[in-house]
Amino acid sequence: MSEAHIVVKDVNKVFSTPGRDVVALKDINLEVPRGQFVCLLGPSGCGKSTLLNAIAGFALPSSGTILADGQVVTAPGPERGMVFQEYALFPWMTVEDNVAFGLEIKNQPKAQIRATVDKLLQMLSLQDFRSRYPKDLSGGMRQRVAIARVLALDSPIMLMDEPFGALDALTRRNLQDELLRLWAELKKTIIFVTHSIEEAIYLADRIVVMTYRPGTIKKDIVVDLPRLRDPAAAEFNALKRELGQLVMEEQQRHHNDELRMAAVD
Ligand SMILES: Nc1ncnc2c1ncn2[C@@H]1O[C@H](COP(=O)(O)OP(=O)(O)OP(=O)(O)O)[C@@H](O)[C@H]1O
Repeated sequence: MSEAHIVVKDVNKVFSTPGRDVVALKDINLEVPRGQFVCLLGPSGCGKSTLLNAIAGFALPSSGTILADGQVVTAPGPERGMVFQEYALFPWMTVEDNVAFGLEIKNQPKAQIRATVDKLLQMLSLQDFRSRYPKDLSGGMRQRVAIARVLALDSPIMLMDEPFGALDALTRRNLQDELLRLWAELKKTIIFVTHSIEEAIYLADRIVVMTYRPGTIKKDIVVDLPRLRDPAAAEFNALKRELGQLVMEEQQRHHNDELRMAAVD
């Protein structure tokens, strides 16, 4: 199918706060083809989460349109699964009940739920943890459960908001590899928010760099390095330098803005 899987057209988002309006997104236009892995990259406050939440349907734009799977986004929908940084698991449910939850509210037959849950626990190496509660799991394991829970819904689009931001480096790399494997196998369209340049280069087909206030698209870069990518490779590092420069300019604007605000107070 040639039609883009996600279309963001002329999107603006303004938050009205006492004293001033914050233009979180300004004139955002983005088309994401089916199966593409896109990272939204930028420093804190440049509108990455705002854009992701708009695509998810949690907080709609002030103006403009978003289409997912050809449908205008007006609310969250089953074709868009969301994974948050905070694992968003139900603490009173075991791992397997957390994964089964979305299927149970869809009223699927018990045997079918069981088969899907078994497959996902296997896929994410969670079989031995099925009866545990979230509090008894490491951060990495909890995030695996969160991913399994979203995969259970079989959404063709996965929206991920800094899902590995709270993990240590080794666990993070493991989960990045796992995610790349799942993405290749299940052919999902992924929009992944991060402020880590290395993470964006390691994962993405395409990196969309955003500016700080107003949030606009500063640069849209195709990453055509072969996977699995080697962060020590010269091409990886050349791209890292280029992106570093772009992100640093926005970080500086953020910093200057904070200084200005502090002076006003
Ligand atoms: N509910 C809100 N009310 C007022 N301003 C908001 C609200 N949500 C976000 N903002 C502002 O909108 C801008 C974009 O925020 P957003 O959280 O999307 O940025 P981000 O790039 O995801 O940053 P982070 O990585 O810190 O989450 C910021 O300047 C933020 O302060």
